[in-house]
Amino acid sequence: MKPIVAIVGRPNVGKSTLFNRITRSRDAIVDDLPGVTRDRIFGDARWNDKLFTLVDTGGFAEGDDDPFAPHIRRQVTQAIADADAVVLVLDGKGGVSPFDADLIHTLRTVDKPAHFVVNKIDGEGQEKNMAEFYGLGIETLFPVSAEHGYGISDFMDALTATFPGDEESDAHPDAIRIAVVGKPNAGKSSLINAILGEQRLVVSEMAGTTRDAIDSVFIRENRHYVLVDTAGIRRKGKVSMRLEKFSIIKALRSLERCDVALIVIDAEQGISDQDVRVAGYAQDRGCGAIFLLNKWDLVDNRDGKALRRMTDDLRMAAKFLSFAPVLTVSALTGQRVPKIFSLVDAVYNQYDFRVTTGQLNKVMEKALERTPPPLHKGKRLKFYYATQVSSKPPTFVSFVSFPEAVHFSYQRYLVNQIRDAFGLDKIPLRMLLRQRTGKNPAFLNKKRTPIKGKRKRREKR
Ligand SMILES: Nc1nc2c(ncn2[C@@H]2O[C@H](COP(=O)(O)OP(=O)(O)OP(=O)(O)O)[C@@H](O)[C@H]2O)c(=O)[nH]1
Ligand SMILES: Nc1nc2c(ncn2[C@@H]2O[C@H](COP(=O)(O)OP(=O)(O)OP(=O)(O)O)[C@@H](O)[C@H]2O)c(=O)[nH]1
Repeated sequence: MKPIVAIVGRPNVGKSTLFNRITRSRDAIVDDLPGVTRDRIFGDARWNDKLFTLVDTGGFAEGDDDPFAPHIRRQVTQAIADADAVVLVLDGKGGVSPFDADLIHTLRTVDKPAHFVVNKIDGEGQEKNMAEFYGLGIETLFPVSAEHGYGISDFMDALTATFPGDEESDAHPDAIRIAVVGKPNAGKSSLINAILGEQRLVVSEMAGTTRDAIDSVFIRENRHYVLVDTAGIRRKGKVSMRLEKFSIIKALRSLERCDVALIVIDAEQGISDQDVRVAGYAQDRGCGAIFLLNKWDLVDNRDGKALRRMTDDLRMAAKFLSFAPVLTVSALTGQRVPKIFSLVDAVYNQYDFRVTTGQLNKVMEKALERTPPPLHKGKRLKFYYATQVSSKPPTFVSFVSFPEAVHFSYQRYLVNQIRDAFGLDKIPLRMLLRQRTGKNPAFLNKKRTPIKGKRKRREKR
C-alpha cells in the first residue's frame, strides 16, 4: 500500500512546481492511453525504491485564491487528517505569513510526520532568506528550489525515511475488492448498509493494511468480497468525527485498494462535475468501474426514458470510462441492489483476465493485417511481438520500431481489436508501446502492404 503525502501551503508558494518536480522524477511506468486531459492533483512518485502518492492540495481550491476562505481551510485540514504524511511549503521569497503559522499550529496537533520546506531558495546564496523562518520554532527546515532542484534530494531522503516498511498483506487475497465512491450525499453509506444488510453470511469488519482502514468482508455464493474502507460507516451518527463529508484523499485511498469501484451518483440531481471528477480518479487508478445511478425511486420516469437520458449525459461527460456498466438502484428500497453483484463479478472476471503471448499475437497479427500501421519517414512501421505484462487491469506491451510514431488512434484501434477478440468490453485496458531494436527480429506485420508513394515512383521509372 502506497503512503499518501499531501502538499499544503498558501497559494503561490510553489506547491504545483514541487508536485511536478517530484512526480516527474518517477520512472515512467504507466503511459496509459491518453484520455481527456484533466487537472491532475495527484500522482505517483518513487524515491529510493519507495513508492508513494503525492497530492497537491492547491488543486482543491477552485477559483478562490483566498487562503482564509473557509472551504480551503477545511479541505486542507481534511487533507492533513487523511494523508499519511504532510509537506508544508513556505515561500522563501515572500517570507513568513500569518496563514503559515496557522497551518504549522494545525500540523503540531496531528500525530503524523510533517515536513517543512522553504521553497524558492534557488541556491546557496539565498539561504540567508531562511533566517526569518527559523523564528517559527520548527526543528528541521528544508531549503529547496522546486523550480531548479536545489535541496530536493535531501528533502526526499528525509520524507521517504518516515514511511512505514512493507505492511502485512491483505487477508483474503482471492477476494474481490470493492470501493464505494461518489460525491457527498450521493448515498454511499446507505448503499454500503444496503449491501451488507442483505448478506446473510459472515459480515466482519477487519483492519485493513493501512492506518484507520477498516474493511468489511463477506461471502456470497462462495465468493469472498471485501468492501474497502468502510470504517465508521455502519456506525453512522458520530458525524462530529467526520470533518468534511467528502475527502479526495479517502476516495483515492479506497480506489487504490480496489478491483472494482462503485461510483455512486445521485440520480435525482443528474450528472455533476464532481461525479465526473470522481470517475476520473477511478480511471487514473486503472480500476474496474460501475456507475450506480442511485435514488432511482425519486427519478421521474413517466416516459420510461430517464435511464436513456442519464446514460447519454454520463457517456458524454465521462467518455474516458465508456466501458463502465451503468445500473439504476435505490439504496433506500433495495431495488436492484442484489444485481450489483452480477455486474461486479462480470467486471472482475475481465479485470483479472490473462492471455498467452501466442494467443495475443494471433490477434495482433490479424489486426495489423486488416489495418496496416502507418508509415514513418516513408517506411511501414514494424510491430514485433506483444505480451501481457500484468492483469488488474490487463496491461500489454507491444514492441514497435518507432513507438513515438504510432498515432493514438492507431493504438486505440489495436486496443479495441484486443477488446473484441477476448470479450473485454467492461474494463480499462492498457497498451504500452516500447522500442524494439536489434538485428532482424521477427515482426508481426510481415505481409507486404503496398506503400502508395513507393509504387508510384517505381512506375515512373
Ligand atoms: N524562484 C523560484 N520561483 C518558484 C519556485 N517554485 C515555484 N516558483 C514560482 O512561484 C509561482 C507559484 O508556483 P506554483 O507552483 O504555481 O504555486 P502553488 O503553490 O501551486 O500555487 P496555487 O496553485 O495557487 O496554490 C510560479 O510563478 C513559479 O514559477 C522556485 O523554486 N524558485
Ligand atoms: N430516496 C432515496 N434516498 C436515498 C437513497 N440513498 C440514499 N438516500 C438518502 O440520501 C441522503 C444521503 O445518503 P448517505 O448514504 O448518507 O450519502 P453518502 O454518500 O454516504 O453521504 P456523505 O457521507 O455525505 O458522503 C440520506 O438522507 C439518505 O437517506 C435512495 O436510494 N433513495
